[in-house]
Amino acid sequence: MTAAAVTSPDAVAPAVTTVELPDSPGLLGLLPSAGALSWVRRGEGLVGWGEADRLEVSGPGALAEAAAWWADRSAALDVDDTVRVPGSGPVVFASIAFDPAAGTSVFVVPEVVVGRRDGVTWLTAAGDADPRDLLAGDPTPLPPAPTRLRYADGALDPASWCGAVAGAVRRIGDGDLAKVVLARDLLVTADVPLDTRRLLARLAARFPDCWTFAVDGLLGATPELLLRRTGRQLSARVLAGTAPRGAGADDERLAAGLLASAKDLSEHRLAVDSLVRALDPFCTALSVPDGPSLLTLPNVRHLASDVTGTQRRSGPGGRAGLLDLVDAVHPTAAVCGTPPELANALISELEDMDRGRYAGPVGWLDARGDGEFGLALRCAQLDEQDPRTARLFAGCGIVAGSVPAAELAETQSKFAAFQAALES
Ligand SMILES: C=C(O[C@H]1C=CC=C(C(=O)O)[C@@H]1O)C(=O)O
Repeated sequence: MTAAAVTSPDAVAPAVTTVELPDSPGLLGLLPSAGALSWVRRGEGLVGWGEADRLEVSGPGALAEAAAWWADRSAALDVDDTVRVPGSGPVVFASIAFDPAAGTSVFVVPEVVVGRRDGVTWLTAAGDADPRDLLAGDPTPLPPAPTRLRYADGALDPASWCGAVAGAVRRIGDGDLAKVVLARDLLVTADVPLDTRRLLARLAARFPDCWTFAVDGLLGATPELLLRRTGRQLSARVLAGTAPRGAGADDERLAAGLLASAKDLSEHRLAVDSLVRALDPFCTALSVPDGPSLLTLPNVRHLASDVTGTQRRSGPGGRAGLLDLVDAVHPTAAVCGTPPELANALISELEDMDRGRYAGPVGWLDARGDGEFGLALRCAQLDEQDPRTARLFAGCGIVAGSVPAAELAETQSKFAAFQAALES
């Protein structure tokens, strides 16, 4: 399949201005009801709205095409940026398909971006308007919260999904592969339209340690950082291996059990190894912890490894940009498996659904090449046609020894992240 792009070249604004803001409005509170763009953690990050430019792309070479598009577009802008930190000046938000060759990846350049980093807040505006005039906020009142939510099975009912997990465990036992990540979807219909602003605010309040993201109707709070690039410094937070939360002493027992679980440790190791293998050729140095630590969230606990590296001045294909690096590392074994080709084929065979942009890279990129991409997990795709409905996703790493009922329970704990935002 060849790459297909839908662009609106005439919409590119010639001027982009960034100014520092004297006060610190809550970022998510600035978002309008439609077209919200977000990448926020602990009150810092970026929000955006309006559309100065857009690229939709799929096919082999999709990310290389997107990188060339952003390089062209950002180079053509007349930029006045007095803040000059990662995320100031021109920015593009991106949500990349799990399989960029088959699915559609979306890149949106907002008309307005408000960012905060280390306590400094700025506003970037495309066009000639005075940036300060663009902060009026959305006068549309929040609609009432849903009072009724109806859930329905997605592609597979729970019993069929457990059958798929059992099938994967058999294939792993046959020696075909070491790990595969299997996901399922859940459909929700509310009695009123779902409001992005309310959902993002609730996700951010409940999951301050996660990145609350929204791009083109895909929103969630992800705990996993695929890759951050600041100058030549690279960092990632690899997650794989999960335990449920318990109460009191039971919670401590579950945490200790996760750190000692051979099954979860091997699942985690495969995810770390896949990132390191892909990143190593691009780096002069990579630092990988000896073993994982625990990341504790309200709904689950994960094994986590923070990996850091320094990018080579020149490497494979010259000086790689962030999208080249994302292309090289995705999909890691946190969302696909080992070896990736066999795992990908098994995912297509067993899941019976199109992942779309779930488990794909999501984040932002600026004109200097700095940016952050997480993996789109603990998320839902809002339905464009019917704003009362959404599709939630959750997946689990399957290795030798995985028990289908326990994996099903793990997906339920992961769904609970978005369900809490819908239900509270
Ligand atoms: C694929 C998902 O989680 C991944 C990230 C953290 C832990 C995982 C696990 O323990 O299976 C998964 O690899 C998901 O949340 O949908």
